[in-house]
Amino acid sequence: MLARRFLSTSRTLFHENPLGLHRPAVKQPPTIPRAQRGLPKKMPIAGVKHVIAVSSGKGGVGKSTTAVNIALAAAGMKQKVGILDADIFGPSIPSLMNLSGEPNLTEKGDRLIPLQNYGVKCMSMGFLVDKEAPIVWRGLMVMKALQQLLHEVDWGRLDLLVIDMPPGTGDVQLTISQQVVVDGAVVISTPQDIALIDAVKGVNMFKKVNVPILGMVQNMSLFICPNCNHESHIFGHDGAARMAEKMEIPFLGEVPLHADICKLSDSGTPIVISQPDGQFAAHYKEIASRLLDQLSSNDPKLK
Ligand SMILES: Nc1ncnc2c1ncn2[C@@H]1O[C@H](COP(=O)(O)OP(=O)(O)OP(=O)(O)O)[C@@H](O)[C@H]1O
Repeated sequence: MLARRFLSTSRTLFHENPLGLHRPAVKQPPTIPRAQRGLPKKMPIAGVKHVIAVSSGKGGVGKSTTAVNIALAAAGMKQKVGILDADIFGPSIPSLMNLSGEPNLTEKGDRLIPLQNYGVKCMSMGFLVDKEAPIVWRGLMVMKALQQLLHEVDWGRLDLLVIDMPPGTGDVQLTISQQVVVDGAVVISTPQDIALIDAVKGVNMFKKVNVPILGMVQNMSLFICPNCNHESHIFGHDGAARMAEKMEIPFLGEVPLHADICKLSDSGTPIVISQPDGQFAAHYKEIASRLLDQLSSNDPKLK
């Protein structure tokens, strides 16, 4: 109850004070500091050491599944990890992390306390609205909700916050990239051309807003038949790896397409938790370890 009331109070506040978004756009040369160009200052997320944005150009390529399994793999490497579900309209984290219920507020009533499962703290719009109610909001409302998810959550101390971005290159992605100090973005793509075209747009968006690209992950790279273990490249071969090479960004690894990954993740027991020593968890662990290595080059604590 409390958290929902929190959200609706902020709705009222928001309409009275709409974040200065109506300032006239003044085109300035890029050398002028952000604040002087009328752009909001990039803010760190309180208590969080590293923030990565997991994104995809297209929906349905396995971004949330990958984000969750990477986060869980990193948590297994003694990192304090959180997941922020930034998909306001289609939050998947509650199901994937098998969490439900409404977050409590801090004693002062000014911050949401994340829910936790498998040792990972989670915050999602899905905790704040009824599961089956559609979110029918205009852009400004979405932006306010996003601000709250970004800056009004009490994460405690985290080594890593994984932001599960909505697909595409819209308002939410831009806002996060421009207003939050993000260490880097991970772009998930399947190998087929149609997904890669959009993945390239995603990479270019992050480059444009000066968010480093930590790398690309190729999901559903190889289909392994659950009955006979026959392997086939139904979505093409190595498309994302080749694209990463062409764009001169790191290739972080690949994850095969397998019914177990789908079934277990969708039922709230991601494969890194349900089959921690299996071949599929190994792929996610490898990707997480490459990411932590990249982040550690700037942070002695993670070494
Ligand atoms: N490697 C994989 N093997 C089998 N199934 C997978 C794999 N990765 C993801 N899936 C399944 O594909 C479906 C879509 O995955 P997911 O929800 O993670 O995609 P998404 O890119 O986050 O989608 P959206 O952006 O629309 O929220 C889910 O049912 C998920 O279990």
